[in-house]
Amino acid sequence: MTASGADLAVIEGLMRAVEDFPKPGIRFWDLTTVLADAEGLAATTRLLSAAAPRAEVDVVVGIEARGFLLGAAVAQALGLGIVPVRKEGKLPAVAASRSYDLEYGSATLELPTGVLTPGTRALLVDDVLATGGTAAAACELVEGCGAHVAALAVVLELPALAGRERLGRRPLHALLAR
Ligand SMILES: O=P(O)(O)OC[C@H]1O[C@H](OP(=O)(O)OP(=O)(O)O)[C@H](O)[C@@H]1O
Ligand SMILES: Nc1ncnc2[nH]cnc12
Repeated sequence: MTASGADLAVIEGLMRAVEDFPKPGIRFWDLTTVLADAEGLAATTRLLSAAAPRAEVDVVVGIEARGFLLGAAVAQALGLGIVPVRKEGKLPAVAASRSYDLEYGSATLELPTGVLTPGTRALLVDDVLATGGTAAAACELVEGCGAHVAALAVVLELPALAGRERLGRRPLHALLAR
């Protein structure tokens, strides 16, 4: 088995599905058991970081809330800083907002002022890509201030929900699909 194959096996062995959360009919993929495990966090960080050769990315953007945990680990591994894209009402200084729908509701994301400048190359990090509403909104916020989405890295893609199609030509790196 390759090193990355071994890392994937660690992640697959630790993640779990929870039925009917947060609503009936939703199979929720829970990565808390991956992140709570030292090997699980290390394997996830290695594989997500591989989505971005250092020379092609200037900053990591983490999407609230699970993308904060993963994004900070990836930023540290790549020697970069991290910018949080937050849910509505959490940031003291907001550059722009975007509302969107996701698998089990709707929400608004906000980008802080003064942290992304035109031309900055960003690696966006989150745990799950489902409908792609969250990721598309985050990409639009980043691009709205002139920065560039170098890639989006997620642990898990749910292909049945076609989130990849919402991203257009932006590069997506998904470690696993379910
Ligand atoms: O592709 P989508 O259909 O948009 O769904 C994916 C998003 O849903 C989850 O976040 P959630 O909004 O539940 O927020 P949380 O991380 O704050 O719990 C997940 O962490 C992604 O950000
Ligand atoms: N089924 C799911 N599991 C985990 N996170 C999600 N975000 C949106 N849909 C999800």
